[in-house]
Amino acid sequence: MYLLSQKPSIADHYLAELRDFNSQKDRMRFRRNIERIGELLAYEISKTLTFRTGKVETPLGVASSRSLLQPVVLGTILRAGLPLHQGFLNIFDHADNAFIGAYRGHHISDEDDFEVEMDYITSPDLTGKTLILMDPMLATGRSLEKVYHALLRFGIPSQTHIAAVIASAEGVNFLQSRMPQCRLWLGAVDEKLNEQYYIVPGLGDAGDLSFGPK
Ligand SMILES: O=P(O)(O)OC[C@H]1O[C@H](OP(=O)(O)OP(=O)(O)O)[C@H](O)[C@@H]1O
Ligand SMILES: O=c1cc[nH]c(=O)[nH]1
Ligand SMILES: [Mg+2]
Repeated sequence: MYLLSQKPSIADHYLAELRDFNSQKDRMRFRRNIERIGELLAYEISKTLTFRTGKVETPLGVASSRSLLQPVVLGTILRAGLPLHQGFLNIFDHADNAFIGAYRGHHISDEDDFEVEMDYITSPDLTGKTLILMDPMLATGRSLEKVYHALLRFGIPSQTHIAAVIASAEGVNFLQSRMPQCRLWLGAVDEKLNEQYYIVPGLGDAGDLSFGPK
């Protein structure tokens, strides 16, 4: 597991603004800070990828070069994932993209419990590709688990990275035990979930803070 906040950096400043009740009133800043964390995580992931060495002609000569060997597919869970997706796409600008409409739908019998509803999924062929699956909030991990398994019908990726801005310790344990083949890339890990399965201290509802209440 990679943790962006393990060493102090500008990422901590973005995370602090994301969590801060007053800064959150500026929706554009909120979305942009998620996007910036996405850019930083994407750069860190890029350091683990394989590059082909070659040569590139400049106007003045020939330079040695490296270019990405394996195609990258960016997979995002709507709706809160959109700003994070943009951050990753700013870095992996040649990537193909998968989108999944999934949300935590509540049981009528138990208002606090939920089941992940998934009603839209689109993806290119994933066979042999590098899949980066993202969602800003990794709470219980149930959304990411369901979506990952649904995506496998589009082919088996050669490697899968899962990125989130804030995770709960419980969600991290859940994904590490259910999907040990996926590598986790996180902004921060928080201590617990509340009765509604929101991350505490977390930041609140990332989808609502980005796009308004639903
Ligand atoms: O780890 P989990 O317990 O599954 O929870 C995390 C999910 O909850 C949020 O989505 P939400 O259902 O609020 O949908 P939204 O993006 O439309 O706000 C979040 O964006 C994740 O997809
Ligand atoms: O803390 C949480 C948990 C799920 N979804 C969010 O937006 N926030
Ligand atoms: Mg939400």
